[in-house]
Amino acid sequence: MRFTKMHGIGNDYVYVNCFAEQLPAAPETIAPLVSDRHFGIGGDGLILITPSEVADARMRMFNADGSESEMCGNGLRCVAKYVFDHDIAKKETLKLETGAGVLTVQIETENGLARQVRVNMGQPILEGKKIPTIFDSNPVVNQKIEIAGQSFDVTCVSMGNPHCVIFVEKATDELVLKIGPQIERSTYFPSRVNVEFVEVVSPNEVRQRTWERGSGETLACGTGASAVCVAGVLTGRTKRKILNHLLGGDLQLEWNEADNCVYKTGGATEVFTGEWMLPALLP
Ligand SMILES: N[C@@H](CCC[C@H](N)C(=O)O)C(=O)O
Repeated sequence: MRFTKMHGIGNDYVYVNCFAEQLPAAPETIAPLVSDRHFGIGGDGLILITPSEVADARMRMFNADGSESEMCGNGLRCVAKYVFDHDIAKKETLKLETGAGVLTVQIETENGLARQVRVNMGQPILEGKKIPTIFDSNPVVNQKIEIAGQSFDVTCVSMGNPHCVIFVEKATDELVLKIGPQIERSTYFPSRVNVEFVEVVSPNEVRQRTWERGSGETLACGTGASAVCVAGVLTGRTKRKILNHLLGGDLQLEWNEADNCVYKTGGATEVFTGEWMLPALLP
């Protein structure tokens, strides 16, 4: 199976161009195998770039555990770069189909290649039941949850996929690696959840670490950064335009007042291409 390894500020996936390639097995089976950093290619999951009936291309995203997510913010910038650089659609404004609908991306080029990508991530979903959470409120802001005998104030946002944002003094390993997975699988979130631990630097700047549903801690999460931008405004901590420092790099975010959409800007990088040789492991 031919693949391309790409990352968006360190959130790395194995990408397959399904305009040209047929998968040797179901993506749910392939994702854990290729994601393995010792026995596979290595990555946070698998992303398929497929033809679309309603857009220039479609993204399907699978976490390292094989579960499919509706959306991937860093993945979508890389899909845009791939579609542009590999001539699937040579347009600086692209329409890309995702599980969260058709999204528009703007590409900024350098020497004829996509360098920076601005994504209209769409409008956040704030209704508790739709995110989904067990909470009835709309929005779910500073809601108390109990995990491992501790109480946390959480603000929940869906950017097509569910996020639980917690503002903290310090995003420690204890919080991200011990509490993160317990929140992901807690009964508060019927579809599991991505968890963001956020330090506010100033009203214009935050630092984020993410425990991702289905993949564990990653160096960055684009939908998570978008959810953090919304949660910062909802809790009165930050302005509508922020710079978010993630472990793998920075993203610029804006929750636009006029159209209620979140705009996310950041880089996308192609690392290498290769051929995966392990169909013998497949059932
Ligand atoms: N890293 C991604 C999000 C990937 C999906 C997530 N783990 C989920 O299950 O919803 C991003 O950049 O948004």
